[in-house]
Amino acid sequence: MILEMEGVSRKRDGRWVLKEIDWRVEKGDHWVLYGLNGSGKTSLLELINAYLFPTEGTVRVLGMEFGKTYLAERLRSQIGFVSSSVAHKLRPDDNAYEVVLSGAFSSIGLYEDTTEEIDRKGVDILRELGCLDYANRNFHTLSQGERQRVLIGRALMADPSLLILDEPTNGLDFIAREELLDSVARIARRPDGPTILYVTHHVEEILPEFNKTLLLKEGRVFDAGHTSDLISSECLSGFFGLPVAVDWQEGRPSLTKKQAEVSRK
Ligand SMILES: Nc1ncnc2c1ncn2[C@@H]1O[C@H](COP(=O)(O)OP(=O)(O)OP(=O)(O)O)[C@@H](O)[C@H]1O
Repeated sequence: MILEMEGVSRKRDGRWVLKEIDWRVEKGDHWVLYGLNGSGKTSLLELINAYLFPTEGTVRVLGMEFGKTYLAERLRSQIGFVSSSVAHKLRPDDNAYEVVLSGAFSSIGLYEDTTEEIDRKGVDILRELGCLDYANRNFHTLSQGERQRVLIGRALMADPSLLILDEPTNGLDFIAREELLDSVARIARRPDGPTILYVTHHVEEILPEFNKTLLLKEGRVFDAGHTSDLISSECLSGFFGLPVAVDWQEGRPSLTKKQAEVSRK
């Protein structure tokens, strides 16, 4: 079991931002977390990373139950987390290789001596993600697409059991987005790889490897289950409260708003 939430609700500033969440993530599945702005996705991720605690209900992540003992540091070392907030915290002078290596210690910046094994692993990861060409460049001089790959590399250094990718294609053009998604698909197909939780606003980013989806609406689970069942015209029309059409091509969905039908009596 990777993750289990039972009856989880969370209040912020006196308002419920998550309500009665039941969710189980098993090893072997890869999940999409899909929701509109303000639906509670970030709050849900903060619960998983133990930056936030439930007001009600129980959260178990990687076998650790929150609230029993303070396990946040140990837990976070087993979760690879890629988000814009991580990128903002990085030290300005570190090069791409150093950023990746720092993932071995779950640290921002490289303060500890690395071993030959860690160095080699860092190079292997840079190669796997196609980052070797810019390994020596300062992280902050890299393009958005290059940075995202480096951050994924950093997250992989600690061999996480769970890899959370929070809107990783933000700011990427079509080619950079597809290249990044190819890398994510390769990670998802690794037999010994991490369970992926991919957070997005865009159904177009849902890869065939993401077999499960959670639709989050106004802090509640609208539906959760097989991606092919949920990412359908019928289900998403209900989710948005307006008629939409989902079209699948090459195992990838796209979404269009349907025009209102006009007819004469
Ligand atoms: N620190 C906070 N204090 C109070 N309310 C908050 C806080 N952070 C988020 N919220 C509220 O919680 C609700 C859910 O926000 P959250 O950021 O979790 O949604 P989201 O799905 O990640 O949105 P987006 O896609 O826009 O990033 C929103 O109504 C938001 O205003």
